[in-house]
Amino acid sequence: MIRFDGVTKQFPDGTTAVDRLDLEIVEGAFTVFVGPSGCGKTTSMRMINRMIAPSSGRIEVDGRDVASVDAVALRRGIGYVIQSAGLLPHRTVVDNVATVPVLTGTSRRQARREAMAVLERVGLDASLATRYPAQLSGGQQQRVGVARALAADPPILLMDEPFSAVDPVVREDLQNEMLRLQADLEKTIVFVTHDIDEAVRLGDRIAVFGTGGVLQQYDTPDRVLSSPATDFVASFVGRDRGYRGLSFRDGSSVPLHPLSTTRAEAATEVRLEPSEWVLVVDEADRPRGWMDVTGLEGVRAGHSIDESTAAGGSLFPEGGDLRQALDAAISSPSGIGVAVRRDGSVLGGIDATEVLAVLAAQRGTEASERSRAFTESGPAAG
Ligand SMILES: Nc1ncnc2c1ncn2[C@@H]1O[C@H](COP(=O)(O)OP(=O)(O)OP(=O)(O)O)[C@@H](O)[C@H]1O
Repeated sequence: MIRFDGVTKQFPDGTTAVDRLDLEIVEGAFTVFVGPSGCGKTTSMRMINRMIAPSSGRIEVDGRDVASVDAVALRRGIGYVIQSAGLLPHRTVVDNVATVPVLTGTSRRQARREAMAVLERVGLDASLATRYPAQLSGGQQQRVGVARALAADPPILLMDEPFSAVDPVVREDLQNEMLRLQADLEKTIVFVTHDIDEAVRLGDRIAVFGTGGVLQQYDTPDRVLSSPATDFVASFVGRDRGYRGLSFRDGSSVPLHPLSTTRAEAATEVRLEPSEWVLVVDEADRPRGWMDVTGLEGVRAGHSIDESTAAGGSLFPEGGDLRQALDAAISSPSGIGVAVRRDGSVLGGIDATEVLAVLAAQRGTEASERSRAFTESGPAAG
C-alpha cells in the first residue's frame, strides 16, 4: 500500500505544487491521478519514488516512510514509465529491456531471455528485439518502455502520461493492452493523465487534482462521473459525463425485439412501407446495412447492396453496457439499435426509449437502497 499523509510540496520559488495530500493507494489497484496541467499530478507521483522530496508530510510504501529507505533499493521495487518512453537510443530493444536486471546482477544471457518473454507479454513481435528505438513507431516505443519497467518485476508501477504522445487509435490499443496486462499481473499501478476518458477507462480508483495541487475527489470512475464532489470536478469531467457514466451500467436487461431482416440475395423480394426499414444481413446473419424504400428501388434497378443501404450505426454487443445500447439505438439510421452475438450475428433490436427506461429503473432501485440504508443506520449515524 502507498500512503500520503498530509503531504505538501512547495518549490523554492514559492509554487505550491501539492497541497496537504492525504491518499491511500490500495495494493493491486489501478489508480489514476487526473486533472488539468500544472495541478501537481507528476509531483505527487515522483514523491513516491523519491525523485522529489516533500516539504512536509510523509509518504509510506508498505508501511515504511520512503524518506528513511535507501532510494536505490526503493526504486528497485518501483517501475517507472514516462511519456517519451525514455529508451537508451544506442541499445537494441532487447538490451533496453534487460538493462535493469543486468545492473542488479542477472547474467546478460539470462536477462535477454527474460526480456524476450516480457516483450511478448506487452504485444511486441520478437523480430523487433534487435532494432534500435529510433526504428520503432511511437506506440511500439511505449510498449518497450512498459516492458522495460516490467522486466525487474516490481510490485509497483508508476506511469506518467505514458500514452499521450501517440495517436488515438494506437492509444486505445495500448490502453487495452494495459488492462489485459493488469488483469494478469495485479501490480499496484499509479498512472498520471490529463485525459478523463483515459482515467475512466483504466482506473479502479481515480484521484482528481485541482488548481494549486488540491485533491478534489478520490473515488471510483463511476462515482466521479455520477457524483462529482466539487464544481471543479463537475466541470473537469465535462457536460457529457452522464452519458459516459452509462458505460458503468449493465445493459443485460435492455429488451430485445425481433428485427425485420433479409439476406442480400433476397433483397429485391422485400415489401416495405414508406417509413419502414429492413436490415440486410450476410450469409452468417451479420448486419450489412439498413434499407428503406428508396434503397429497395435502387436494388430493384440493379444497384449493389452497398450502394442501396445506409451503413448501420454502432452495434450493441451481447453483454454490453447501457452506453453501448443507447449509442446503438441513436446512431442507427432506422432508429432501431442492433444487438449482436459474440460471433457478430443479429440477436435483436433495441429501442432508445427502453434503454432510458432501464436506466430510470436502475436509478430507482439505487435510490430506494440508499434511503433504506439511511433509515436503518438512522440520520444521526451518518
Ligand atoms: N522544479 C520546479 N520548480 C518550480 N515549480 C515547479 C517545479 N516542478 C513543477 N513545478 C510547478 O508545480 C506545479 C505542479 O506541477 P506538476 O508537474 O506536478 O503538474 P502536473 O499536474 O503533473 O502537470 P502536467 O500535466 O502539465 O505535467 C506547476 O505549477 C509547476 O509549474
